This record gives sequence, C-alpha cells and structure tokens, in this order.
Amino acid sequence: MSNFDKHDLSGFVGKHLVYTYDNGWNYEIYVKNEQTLDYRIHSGLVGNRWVKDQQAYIVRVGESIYKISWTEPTGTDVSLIVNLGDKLFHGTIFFPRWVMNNPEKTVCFQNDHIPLMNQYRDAGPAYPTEVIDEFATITFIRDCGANNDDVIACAASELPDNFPDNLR
Ligand SMILES: C=Cc1ccc(O)cc1
Repeated sequence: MSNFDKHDLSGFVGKHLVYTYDNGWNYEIYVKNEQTLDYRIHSGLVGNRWVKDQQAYIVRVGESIYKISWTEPTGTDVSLIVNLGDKLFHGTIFFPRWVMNNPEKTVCFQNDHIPLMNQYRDAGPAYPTEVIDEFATITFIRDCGANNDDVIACAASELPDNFPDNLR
C-alpha cells in the first residue's frame, strides 16, 4: 500500500523543467495543468520544434515521481518519468519512420500546423518505429503555477536575452 495520494498532482502541476538526455538532446517542458503540457526542443533530431497545450496522461507513481504519456498529431508517442526527489528523468520516444526519414517536416510551432501533421502521420510510413529510450539530467527546475502561457512562448531559436546560456 502506498502512503501518498496518487491523485494529488499538486507537487507537479506548474513545474518548468529543462533537461538534457544522455544522447545530448536538450528539452524543456512545462506542466501546465493536470492534463496538459507545453514543450520546447532545444537540440536533437527535431531541435526548434515547440508545442503548446499537448493533452497528456499525467499520473503520480511515487512520493515525488510522476509519469507523463501522450500521442502527438505526428503519430509520435512519448512517455516520460520525472523523479523530482532524485532529480532523475527518463524518456521513451516512439518515432514513426517518416519522422526519422524527414525530421525537418516536424520542426515548427506545431499548433499552427495540426492538419498538416495529421496528414503526414496518415501518409506514413509509420514502421519500423524508432524507439529512443534515454535517461536525462535535469538542469533547471522551478515553479510557474498552473496555466501560465508565458513559460513556453517561442521557439528555442528565438529565446529572449535573459534566458540562461547554460540552459540553451
Ligand atoms: C516528442 C516530444 C517530446 C517532448 C519531450 C520529451 O522529453 C521527449 C519528446
């Protein structure tokens, strides 16, 4: 029996994190509310892609351990474990084959191109799926409150001058 309330996401909602996967990819997420996240990709296969209001399943699986899972308009599936207590992060990304073949097609502010992403997803090819399964180091964490649209509001290439250089 667990001695934490698995329905209580109050220790996670509002968190803004920057992290670097062991493969060097630098990512940023903001847990906007109990079923929504915004994210920005700084570097990696699809660096400069950014997304707001992605619907996700967010669950608490430990005292300060959370899991976020979602499927994207591109057909990419993602599942993240965020262990705030141990500052340990693990991500699994399931890329459809078409994203591996043409990652540049997804590099945009996705919210402006949802029908196009769905079109690409449906055209495929979907398979073979590429699974990226990596630990990450959390380099920055802060609380921004829920439903704050200022946290992630531009692409990584357009960050304001006051954005810390070591997190870019
Ligand atoms: C494909 C999106 C995505 C967003 C955050 C993350 O850590 C991994 C993948």
